[in-house]
Amino acid sequence: MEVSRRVERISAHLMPSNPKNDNSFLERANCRAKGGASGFKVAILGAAGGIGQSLSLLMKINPLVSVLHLYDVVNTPGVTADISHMDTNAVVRGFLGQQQLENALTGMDLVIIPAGVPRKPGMTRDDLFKINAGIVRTLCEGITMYCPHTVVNLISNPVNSTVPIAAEVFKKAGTYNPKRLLGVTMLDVVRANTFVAEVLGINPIDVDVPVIGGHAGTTILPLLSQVKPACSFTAEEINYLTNRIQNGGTEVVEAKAGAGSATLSMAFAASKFADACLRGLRGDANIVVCAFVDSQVTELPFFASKVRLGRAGVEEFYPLGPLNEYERSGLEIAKKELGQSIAKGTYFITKA
Ligand SMILES: NC(=O)c1ccc[n+]([C@@H]2O[C@H](COP(=O)([O-])OP(=O)(O)OC[C@H]3O[C@@H](n4cnc5c(N)ncnc54)[C@H](O)[C@@H]3O)[C@@H](O)[C@H]2O)c1
Ligand SMILES: O=C(O)C[C@H](O)C(=O)O
Repeated sequence: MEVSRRVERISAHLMPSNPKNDNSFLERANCRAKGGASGFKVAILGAAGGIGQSLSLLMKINPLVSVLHLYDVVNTPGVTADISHMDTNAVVRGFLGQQQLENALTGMDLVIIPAGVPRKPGMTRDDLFKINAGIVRTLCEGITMYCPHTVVNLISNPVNSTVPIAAEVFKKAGTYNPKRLLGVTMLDVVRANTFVAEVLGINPIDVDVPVIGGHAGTTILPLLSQVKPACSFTAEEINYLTNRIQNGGTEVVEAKAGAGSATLSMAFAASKFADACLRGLRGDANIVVCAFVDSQVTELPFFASKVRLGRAGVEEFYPLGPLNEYERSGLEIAKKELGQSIAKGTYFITKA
């Protein structure tokens, strides 16, 4: 049973105004609201986690969302009850545990996946592979069965491997649509915009930095020669910015000192990214984001670069544009590591 319904029934029976438990008063299920009439249906898998909770809140205030499904293996009743009291349009329903995955996923237009363990100081994202690969596989198997045509936003690390895992699970089930599987690298762009704005002394809202490659260390490649508004940097500024953008995740992991990785800025980035996907699905023009997707922009099967989103998902790939010497050499380094991470993810499914 959906968690929200269960909570509603339980609270009805606990109400002091109904000592006879005779069901003679109004329950939530009898209310006139229908909900979900127009707008998109969005599910968050891992909704009770650090990213999941803030992201759930941000999606609840997104006017494009009419139904919001919150799924996790723990704590969704509390998160759902809490968020469902916000006076915005989306109807919120909670789902707890594998047996409720089918109801959580059925009918969803967009599924966002932040499920999985985060890093602690001293770990690389690849150290999370052992646990998160299996979590992503299970959730993606659910998607193949219950909402095979949905758009997927994959956040769980290591993104450079989890996206290939998802692709292989979908291929195995015959449901793979490369246009609808997107690895979320938006936090790298959000960080890059912030740090560049800081250096330039301008508002980050006015800055656009393309970040290509992948989402780990040297695979994160900011193209500082293509920053908008057009500007130039000293060699020191380029070194500082590239380093800070590539290690932004580690900066947060170390500051949190064992209490996890970026959750608040990530929820913000994921919500921006999901909103772009929904506006694309609605048919809005010129929705351009950086995303880690099935790609022919380089010789690698997956690559993060600028893409245009539309009703089909990823509808157009933009070329990388002119790179300077510093960026060309960064790209070679990035591709080497990225190729290995992609192969590791692919093999995790194909070996079975
Ligand atoms: N792509 C990015 O830019 C980016 C940024 C930050 C974090 N992350 C990654 O996101 C993931 C989550 O981070 P967090 O800080 O929210 O972690 P967290 O531990 O706070 O939350 C993870 C949630 O996933 C849930 N979960 C575990 N197994 C599950 C399953 N099988 N089905 C559904 N839910 C399940 C947990 O119960 C928990 O609530 C991590 O892998 C982290 O590395 C990615
Ligand atoms: O650094 C991490 O482990 C989390 C995330 O990938 C990030 O970039 O913040």
